[in-house]
Amino acid sequence: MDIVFIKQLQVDTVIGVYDWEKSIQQRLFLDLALTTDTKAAATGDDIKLTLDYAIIADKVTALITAQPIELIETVAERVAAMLLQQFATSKVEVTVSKPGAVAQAQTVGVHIVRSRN
Ligand SMILES: Nc1nc2c(c(=O)[nH]1)N=C([C@H](O)[C@@H](O)CO)CN2
Repeated sequence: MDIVFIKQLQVDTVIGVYDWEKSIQQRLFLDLALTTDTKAAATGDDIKLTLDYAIIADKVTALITAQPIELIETVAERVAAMLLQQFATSKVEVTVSKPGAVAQAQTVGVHIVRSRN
C-alpha cells in the first residue's frame, strides 16, 4: 500500500495538564501517515481519487483547536479516530510533539498506530 503523509503540521492550541497551561497557547507539531492506494489517482491525475492533504491538515487543526485538551495522548487518539472515520484509509500513524514541554529536550511526544477495525 501507499502512504499520504504530512510532516510537522504546526498547531497552536491550549494543551496541558497544569493550571498554568490552561490560559496559554502552546505549539504542537504533528506527523501523519495515512495508508491508502494512490494508483488510481496517479493514473487519472485526479485529486478526487486520493487523500487531499490540504483538507486533512485543515480538519486536524480544527479538531485539535476546538477545545482545550490536557494530554498529547488524547490529541493523537482523537486525530487517529477522525482520520479513520472520515478518510479512505485503513491504517494511520500519528506523532504528536510538544517541543516546549521539557527545556532540556529538543522535543517530547507520542507516536501511535491505529487501524480500522
Ligand atoms: N505522557 C505525557 N506526559 C506529560 C504530558 C502529556 O501530555 N503526556 N503533559 C505534561 C504537561 O502538560 C507538560 O507538558 C507541561 O510542561 C507533563 N507530562
